[in-house]
Amino acid sequence: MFLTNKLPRFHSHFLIAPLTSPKPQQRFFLITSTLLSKTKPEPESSPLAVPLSHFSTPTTTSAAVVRSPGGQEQGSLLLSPENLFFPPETDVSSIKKAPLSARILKGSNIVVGKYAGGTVDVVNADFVKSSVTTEDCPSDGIPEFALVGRSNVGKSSLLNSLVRRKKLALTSKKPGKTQCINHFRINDSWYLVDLPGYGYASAPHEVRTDWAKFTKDYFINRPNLVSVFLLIDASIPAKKIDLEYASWLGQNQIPMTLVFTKCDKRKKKKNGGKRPEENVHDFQALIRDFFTTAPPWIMTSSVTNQGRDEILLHMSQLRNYWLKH
Ligand SMILES: Nc1nc2c(ncn2[C@@H]2O[C@H](COP(=O)(O)OP(=O)(O)OP(=O)(O)O)[C@@H](O)[C@H]2O)c(=O)[nH]1
Ligand SMILES: [Mg+2]
Repeated sequence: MFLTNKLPRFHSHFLIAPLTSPKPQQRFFLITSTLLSKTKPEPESSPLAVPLSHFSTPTTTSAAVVRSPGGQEQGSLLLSPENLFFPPETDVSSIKKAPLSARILKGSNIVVGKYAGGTVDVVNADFVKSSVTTEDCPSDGIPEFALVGRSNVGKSSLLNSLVRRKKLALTSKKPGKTQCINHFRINDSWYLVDLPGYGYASAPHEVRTDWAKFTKDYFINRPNLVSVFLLIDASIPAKKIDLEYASWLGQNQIPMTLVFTKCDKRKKKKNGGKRPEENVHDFQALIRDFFTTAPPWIMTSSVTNQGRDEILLHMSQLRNYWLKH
């Protein structure tokens, strides 16, 4: 099947009509389908059972309640079926009729579908190369996921948490540590990509402009990019630049998962500071109008490894679907 055929399902949560920039999607998917027919690797093995501890199940017939790792309910994150993310080929109507039947990844709105499984965990991870242009990136066509977000949001730390290595990707308290497109091969079959951060206020104007050009070119012209993971700091209120990025990805129909980072920073700050789940809730409200249906989102911490297994399972279902089509 051509990728263009699966677009309406895979991208169903994105805006239908772009508001501003020209829509590059046509080109993106034409390139994708051409390359796919040449280089598409074999799908991973059929789904395996995944430990139940990764899931929450809806506790009422009308809404799912997201639970914190400690088990207490986070009342502000009530999820109605309309706010859930259904992976491609999920029987949405049966879940809407019987929400209790849905398996939802903990701390997220992501329903587990039939493509979840295979080799979910990271068995090996190797740094492959740093690239400065999209053309320089590895050309073997295996599926990849890109981590993007503001400088210092925790992209490199999340990558290290996912691969269970402390220093595979270099991290720093100072923003601007990662400067290239860094490819890490996972289990010899897919890539995690660490990108430079945006919104680094002290960077010179031309560096900031170059960043936008360089990464946006990568998003649009990378045929094996399965999904962008847009990282948002859940310990602070929503930032305009993050909302703009979410909107840009939506307008350009680039598949996106929102990853809320630093959810371990739970102390309520003075002067009206909010808890992570309140910031997550507020962010959802602010982006609601950018999308026709809810994009997937997940709460994480690279300190406690909250969300690690759940992200890997989510990636497995996106990857397995991508490989099959
Ligand atoms: N408390 C807490 N701190 C975190 C978390 N993730 C990252 N940090 C800290 O945030 C800082 C920035 O982390 P990085 O992973 O280097 O951030 P980055 O997004 O890769 O930054 P750039 O490469 O500069 O764009 C470091 O001091 C990390 O220790 C988290 O989940 N919780
Ligand atoms: Mg980094």
